[in-house]
Amino acid sequence: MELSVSFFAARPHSCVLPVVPARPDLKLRRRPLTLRRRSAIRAQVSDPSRCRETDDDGFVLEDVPHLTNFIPDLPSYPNPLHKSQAYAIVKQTFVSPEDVVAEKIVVRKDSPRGVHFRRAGPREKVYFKSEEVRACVVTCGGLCPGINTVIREIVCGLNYMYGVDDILGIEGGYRGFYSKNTSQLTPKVVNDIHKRGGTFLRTSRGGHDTQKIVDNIQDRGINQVYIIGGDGTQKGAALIYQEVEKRGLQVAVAGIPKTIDNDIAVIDKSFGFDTAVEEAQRAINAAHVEVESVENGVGVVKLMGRYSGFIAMFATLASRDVDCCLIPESPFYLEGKGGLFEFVEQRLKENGHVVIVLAEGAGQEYVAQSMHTVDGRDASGNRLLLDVGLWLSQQIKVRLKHFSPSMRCLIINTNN
Ligand SMILES: Nc1ncnc2c1ncn2[C@@H]1O[C@H](COP(=O)(O)OP(=O)(O)O)[C@@H](O)[C@H]1O
Ligand SMILES: O=P(O)(O)OC[C@H]1O[C@](O)(COP(=O)(O)O)[C@@H](O)[C@@H]1O
Repeated sequence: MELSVSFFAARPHSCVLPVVPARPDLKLRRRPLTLRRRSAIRAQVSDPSRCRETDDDGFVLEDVPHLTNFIPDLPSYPNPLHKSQAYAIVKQTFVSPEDVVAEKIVVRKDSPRGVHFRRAGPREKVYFKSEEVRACVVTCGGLCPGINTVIREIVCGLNYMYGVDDILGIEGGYRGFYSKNTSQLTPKVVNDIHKRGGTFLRTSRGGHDTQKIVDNIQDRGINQVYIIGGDGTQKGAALIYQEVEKRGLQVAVAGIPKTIDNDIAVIDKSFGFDTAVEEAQRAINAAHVEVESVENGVGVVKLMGRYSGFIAMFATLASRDVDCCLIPESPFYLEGKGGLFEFVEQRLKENGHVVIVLAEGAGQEYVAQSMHTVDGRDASGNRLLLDVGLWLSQQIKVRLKHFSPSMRCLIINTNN
């Protein structure tokens, strides 16, 4: 997915905020936390109205909007989890609305308290009566392992834990709101979907038309919208929420962040990342087996990661068979002392084979220079990347021909 500044784990103050949280009970308070005067310390958020802070200790709350922001007298109800046998006996089932999570865990004694985010989890009060909920689920953008599990959990959680019976599946991404029929989702319908790959609801790029989508939400009487997708999807979700607010509709919009890359700062781990790392290791293993079996074998394994190298890095660390890992965050060069060619030659001399892992977005500037290609985009406007794996293996073959004419260079592309 294309990453905006506010998404990047590597950048300060980065985060992905659900437009409203992804659970029906997870609502934001109308009253802010301890809200005092603004100070010079400011969180870099795309929407400054979400950012609140104190002047004395630099506490910043980067908040998410709530229905009560624009429907002030919205009644609330006890959370149905109160009645659940499984939950009622558990102490601290509910998350206090005062709870926040600090963006940074490493701080200094005298540093400002810094940016905080609202803690997710069930609240004691909810703002919908279960029997009045008509929820919908949509998946947009790129795929990621685990999407079906998330769909299943939304449906089963809403039904079993919150007593919601009316849940619609929107098919084929955002455009499905206005161009496709919906299907009814029940625990029975989604029972086995977590065993399949892809998305049970299908997905698409492009096709985000805010007016048409919100018209449709209104026409169908939907009042909870669960949107699973990457940064593009979440930008679309934010627009939907803004339109809902403009129209004064009692519709909760929950963005559920999906990224295979695990490049979101404020969550422990994005779903699908572990599977991607595991699969990546299989590819690395295959490359290692191949290059070990020939004379001067060079394996180039291209993994996912347009702008972040977490998959490549974690798979490299786990595999122990990788000699070099190239990621977009860390520039590299080919020629001269400390360059990649020197390293490859050295490893071939020492070990007789080399395995290089490449994140898809690494070295794009070199490939662009040598290929003179036009800037391609997908239907959502994301830049199409050039094939760095193919390019690098060609470069190595040409440049190291003198070293070993019998050198074999193998490319494994895992992302297409
Ligand atoms: N800036 C944006 N505003 C509104 N909708 C967007 C925006 N960017 C992307 N979208 C929509 O979000 C959906 C998914 O976006 P895409 O970039 O393809 O995938 P991802 O969500 O995985 O990043 C598409 O339907 C696209 O039209
Ligand atoms: O070929 P596609 O479908 O554009 O996807 C490839 C790219 O999508 C990503 O996996 C990011 O997608 P998500 O973060 O939305 O999962 C990149 O790292 C990867 O290189």
